[in-house]
Amino acid sequence: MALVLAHLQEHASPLALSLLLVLFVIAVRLATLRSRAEKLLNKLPSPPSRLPIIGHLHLVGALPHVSLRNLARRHGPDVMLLRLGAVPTLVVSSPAAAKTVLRTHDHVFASRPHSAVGDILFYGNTNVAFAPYGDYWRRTRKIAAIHLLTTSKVRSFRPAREHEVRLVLARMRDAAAASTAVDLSEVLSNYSNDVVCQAVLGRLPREEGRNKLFQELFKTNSKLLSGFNLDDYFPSLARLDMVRRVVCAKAVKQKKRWDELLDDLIDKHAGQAVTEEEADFIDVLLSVQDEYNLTRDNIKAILIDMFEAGTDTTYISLDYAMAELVRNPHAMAKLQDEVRSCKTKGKEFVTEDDLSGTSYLSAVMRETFRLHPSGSLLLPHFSTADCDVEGYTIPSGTRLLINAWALGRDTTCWGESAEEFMPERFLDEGLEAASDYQGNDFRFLPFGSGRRMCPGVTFATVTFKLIVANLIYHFNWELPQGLPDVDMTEVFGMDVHRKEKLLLVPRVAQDI
Ligand code: HEM
Repeated sequence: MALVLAHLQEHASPLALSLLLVLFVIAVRLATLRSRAEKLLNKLPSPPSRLPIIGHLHLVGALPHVSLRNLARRHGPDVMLLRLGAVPTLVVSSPAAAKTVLRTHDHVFASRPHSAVGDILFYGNTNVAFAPYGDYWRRTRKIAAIHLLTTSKVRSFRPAREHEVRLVLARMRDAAAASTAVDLSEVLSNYSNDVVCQAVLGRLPREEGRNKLFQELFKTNSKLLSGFNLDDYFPSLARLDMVRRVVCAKAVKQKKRWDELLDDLIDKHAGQAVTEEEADFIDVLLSVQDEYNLTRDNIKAILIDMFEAGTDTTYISLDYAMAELVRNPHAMAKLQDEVRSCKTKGKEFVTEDDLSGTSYLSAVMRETFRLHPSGSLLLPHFSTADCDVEGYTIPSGTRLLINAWALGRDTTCWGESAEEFMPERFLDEGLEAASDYQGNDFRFLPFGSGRRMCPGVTFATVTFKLIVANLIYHFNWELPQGLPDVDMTEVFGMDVHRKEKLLLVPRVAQDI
């Protein structure tokens, strides 16, 4: 070292020497901070079987929400540290710890970890869901919350929702007349997508093949962003140009497809004079573009969020609800009784007004969210300062996963029947009945809680209730002959969903 310094003193210019000194001080400072963070992290409970380089990645199976729950039971029921590749990840699995990170330290954990794939797909992570916490995120979230997702805005989409439900019912009647099974997964996915499309681009005529195109785009996005990717857990590797090119090649191709679709949609809206009532979300985004200082790419990123966050989550919840109702005839019968007695006489359709007193329908929806939260691990959060959680200091720069799926099935919170579909638990007197999904009950976080909580709760819940009520009102549902039960095998991606299609035979209800 002394020799090197002497050599440098002799041959390097004073400017070069000063620069080297600054770099040296920065390197020492970074190493000190890192070793301090390491010391703090090492105090956290963590599974012992950590391997070189990959850390605990080998313990995360095909269904991460399940393997993380099982690991937490053994190694850290409240909080547990996993080394996922090079990234320390705090896993929260109890309501108390969830409350600490999402309420007490909400502002500390309100950011998102950087995603290399998201960087490509979402135009530099400028969508709402992946944007780091800060001014840009605040602005874009405000646009979505004020212009698309307020209660009054959601109410204004009511005719569009009812129109979509009628289309579904017509298709079900045809299937019932022919006594054929329908692929209800596909029907519900198209319905959820069409309801979102009505709000986002409702002014444009519906194009043939639109649902299929969106489904393909969502499927590939989900695969690319599933949260347990090489680039997420070896960020310095992902920064290397060669690795980046290989890992991100698919994302680049996918982004081109999104570009084609979104540019076309935006072009069809640009420069058109529309009244406030006629304006859809794309019109609104274009009209506030200057005020909110948005580029065209920012607009595209926000649009992907609305299409994707709004469609898949809702469809997955609907698919699980119908699957659980068919598997639980007692719950199905109770819901049919309720819905069939609520409809205004003389009308052929259950409207949103009819649904105000339908407590069992609300209970079915909550029970579906509890057992099958489509965002089983929410979206990853990221800390921007040190803070104390359950007696441990969590250093700034820690990735956080909250296992909402595990919370919903915790027997200490939900009793021995935690794994059963039992909507009645939300009707009984007591804690469960009082429980809501608005982020205040930390045993039950299907939409998350705090600053990053889902802004689409109202949109999603009215979309959910209207279609379920009508499907249950008009039809009785059967499994196709020879199929003994609904296959509940799950697949993990951006969202957790059932692997197999939900095939059911609708029979027109005669006794209503
Ligand atoms: C049943 C349906 C839905 C479920 C279960 C759901 C669930 C979630 C969850 C778990 C998060 C992450 C929360 C966190 O990271 O802590 C989220 C975020 C988000 N959701 Fe939803 N969601 C649904 C419907 C919708 C709809 C209909 C929209 C819009 C049309 C929407 C837009 C968003 C956006 C923009 C975010 C990102 C929020 C942010 O990072 O600030 N969601 N959602």
